[in-house]
Amino acid sequence: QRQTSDAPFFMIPTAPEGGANNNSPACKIEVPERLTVSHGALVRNGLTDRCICLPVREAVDAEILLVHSEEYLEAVKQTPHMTLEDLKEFTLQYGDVYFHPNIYHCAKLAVGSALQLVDSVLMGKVKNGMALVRPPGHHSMRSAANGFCVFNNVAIAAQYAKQKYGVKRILIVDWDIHHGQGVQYCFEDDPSVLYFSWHRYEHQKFWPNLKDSDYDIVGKGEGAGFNINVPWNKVGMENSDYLSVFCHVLLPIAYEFCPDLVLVCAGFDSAIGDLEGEMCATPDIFAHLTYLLMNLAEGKLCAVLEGGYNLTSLAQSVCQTVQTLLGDPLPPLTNLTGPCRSTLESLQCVRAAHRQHWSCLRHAVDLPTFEISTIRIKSSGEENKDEAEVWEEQKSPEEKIWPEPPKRVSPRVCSAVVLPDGVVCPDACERLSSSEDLGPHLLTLKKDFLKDADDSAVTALSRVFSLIDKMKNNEIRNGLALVGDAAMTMTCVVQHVAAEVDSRVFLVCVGNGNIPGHIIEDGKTLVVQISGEDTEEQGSKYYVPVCLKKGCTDTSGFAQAMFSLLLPLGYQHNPSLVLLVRMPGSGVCDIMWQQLTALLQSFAQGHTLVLLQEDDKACVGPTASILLGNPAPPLGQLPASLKEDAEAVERLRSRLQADWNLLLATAPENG
Ligand SMILES: CC(O)(O)NCCCCNCCCN
Ligand SMILES: [Zn+2]
Repeated sequence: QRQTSDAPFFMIPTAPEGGANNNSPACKIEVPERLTVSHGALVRNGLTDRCICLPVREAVDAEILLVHSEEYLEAVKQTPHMTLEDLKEFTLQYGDVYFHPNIYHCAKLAVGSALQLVDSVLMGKVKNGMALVRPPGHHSMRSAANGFCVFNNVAIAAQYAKQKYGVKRILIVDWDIHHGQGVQYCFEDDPSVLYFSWHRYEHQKFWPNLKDSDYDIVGKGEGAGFNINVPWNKVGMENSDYLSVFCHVLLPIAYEFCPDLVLVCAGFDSAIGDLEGEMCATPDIFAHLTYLLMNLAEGKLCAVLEGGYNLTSLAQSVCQTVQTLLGDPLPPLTNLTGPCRSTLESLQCVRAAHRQHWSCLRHAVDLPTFEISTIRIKSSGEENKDEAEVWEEQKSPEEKIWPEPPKRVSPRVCSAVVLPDGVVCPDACERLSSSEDLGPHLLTLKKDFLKDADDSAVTALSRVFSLIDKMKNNEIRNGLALVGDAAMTMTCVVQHVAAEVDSRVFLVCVGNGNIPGHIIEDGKTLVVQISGEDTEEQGSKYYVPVCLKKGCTDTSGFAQAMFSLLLPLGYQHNPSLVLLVRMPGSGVCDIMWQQLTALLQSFAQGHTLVLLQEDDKACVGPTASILLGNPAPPLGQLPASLKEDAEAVERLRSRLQADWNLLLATAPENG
């Protein structure tokens, strides 16, 4: 209740596994403690108090039959009455799944919980939420249980949302480390459901060893292009690898698709410490992955737990996800060393496979369709299976350690504003009082910055400096200033901040206007300027001029620059302050501006200072709404960007990627 975004979640009574008599094949890793430690961590971090806890219910037959066959449902219905012998017999017909007399009840509760969450979000009772459920769902198929899954919780939730609410387009993001083949099969010919999954694959050597999990499986018939598989052919993937897939594959396509609802198969076995995944991404990455999806579908996001078997990283990852759903500032992601070669191969192959289906990829640099070193096992016969099994047995993962995710403290004030006297302060914003002592800055301002400026400019600038001080002390999260001269204010702000020791500014300048040279050469300020001016030749490592043929009015070109340039650069620069400047006459549309303002809050723990020129007074409200944590409205389904714009962005990326390797999306030619 106390949060603008209530993020509910549920608990379901956990089935006591067949531990009773130890000859029952109880699963060793999909254990009840997964939910108790996750819930315990949410309580310990004060997050349950900030959520509303929705009631759970059992799914009814009709809901389960949205995905599963009658015969399968009938068969599962028998399991509560089976002896342990019968249960073992029953289990053998499926792969890697364990049946317990109580699992049918729990599986119905897991589906019912996911549907309760979908109801609450689509009826507008809550903004978003997370369902902590067991058993998981994304492997279960129309007539088969698989991989600890009985009913496909998320696939049923998607069909339910379409049937009951007429939702047109649903994005399912599956960040579990296993391929949710059950979801893929359910929607492979359905263009209204875009399924994205990354998964440990190792050239088909990893479970479930399916050729269907590879990057070239893009969906069928009407559904071609609406199934995205990103195979991880190596273990040890890190935060950089995950972010580069979001920036260069998922986000551009997701924004082009423009979903009305986002469902997440939130499996956390893709986090460090999990012996199934053997990856090295840290729990705080899920804070960012969640946030990057929250400006789609106007924030309507339902996360449903899938896997995650290291109880420590699972609990931390769940807390990181829920904290982001609650609107808390994002933690800084440090030492992003860029994607590894194997990731670049996968990126390149996925983008090549989907080029014909998505206009955001159409002009991507000619992706050579080189044969990646895929030693594909022929359709896995038994002998190959043994080979795969043997392969898995060989690994002996060493114990991983990682730092506790940093605390994410919300400042007392979210948004503070500096406005000329006549301009109304937007609701929920705090106006920097005019009595604000101008003392400390006034003298330096007069001397250093504004020799001949009039007093009102000096006063405004001193208040802007006060906003920055308050952000530095984390008294406020972000700030907005309506000033007489945005360009001059921008220059003074950068100089003022760059003078501090460990400050790094990410300056995003929208619209024409020249950026003074000295700003760029300080090595602490990274400038991205998106405009219609052709200033390409002036580019340098720290100055990235994006020139759009039709200027900032071109939403597609702007969006492309945002994902494939601005996001990777911002993550790698890891600024302490984001300065977003809207130059007069930029032509950028309000929704694009709002999307940009929202995305930039991924950096600097949300410390964004927005500068608007006085005659852009009409932008104060829409900008403040985003700074306060409201989701940005949808851009609509994006058409292809101009070929010359896409090529210009590609030229920029290839010029810059030596210095900023998060920009990379293709494997270098050489060996
Ligand atoms: C929900 C989930 O995606 O985490 N389920 C993972 C199931 C993993 C099964 N492993 C079988 C290994 C056989 N040697
Ligand atoms: Zn998994």
